[in-house]
Amino acid sequence: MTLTGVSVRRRGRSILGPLDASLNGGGLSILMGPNGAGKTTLLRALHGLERVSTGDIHWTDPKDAEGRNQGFVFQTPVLMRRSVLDCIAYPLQLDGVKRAEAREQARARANEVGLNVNLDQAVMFLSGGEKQKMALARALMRRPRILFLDEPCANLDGRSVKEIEEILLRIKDGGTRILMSTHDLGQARRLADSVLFLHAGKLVEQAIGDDFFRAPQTAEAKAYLKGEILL
Ligand SMILES: Nc1ncnc2c1ncn2[C@@H]1O[C@H](COP(=O)(O)OP(=O)(O)OP(=O)(O)O)[C@@H](O)[C@H]1O
Repeated sequence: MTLTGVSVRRRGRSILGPLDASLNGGGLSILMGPNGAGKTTLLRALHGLERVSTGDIHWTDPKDAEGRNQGFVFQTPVLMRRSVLDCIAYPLQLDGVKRAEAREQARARANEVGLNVNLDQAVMFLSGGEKQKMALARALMRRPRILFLDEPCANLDGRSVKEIEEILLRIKDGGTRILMSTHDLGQARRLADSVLFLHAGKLVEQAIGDDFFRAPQTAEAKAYLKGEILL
């Protein structure tokens, strides 16, 4: 996809852009930048959840633009008053798949993401990390061509982070395009094929992952990677 002059304005102020970016080519792109940089807003705009005030998002393959071909894992999982299994199965039920079949597939996805809990219990009893895994399993139900993740590992312990990263790499190898925000520099280094570095709503730097970490080009990115506080 290609973004041209994309900006998002809310309450009279620009919270993102205008920005130009080419996100063609496959793989896993990491969105980085301090709090309020615009990472969530950009992911939401790409997924069609945020009204774009100016500019254009052009999808190279129109199929990618369809909501049902995209998955989104929110920073705070969206919970439903259902069992864990029915919650994961929900997207397929929306598509008209029979409940039993949807639940069977949901069980497989739960297994795939390492969600080893009683799947018949209510979602609200899950721990924070388990809820994140549940949200990932649900986002994978439609086998998305593009997967957006907004800090999916923020509440997870080391073992769960590793599990999720392994899943993401597997999904990527299966051909799914992944765009993900993270504050975890180690995770960004481990996963990034490319990096989009945002600061104050602007795309400050876009680079191949290895290049970005080895030789960041901008003062902002250099400071961020050194752990300095960007104002
Ligand atoms: N609906 C809204 N109305 C007004 N301002 C908003 C709205 N949504 C987000 N913002 C503002 O837009 C800016 C970008 O927010 P965004 O959540 O995209 O940043 P982020 O990079 O994801 O930050 P974080 O790392 O804290 O998650 C912030 O200053 C935020 O306060």
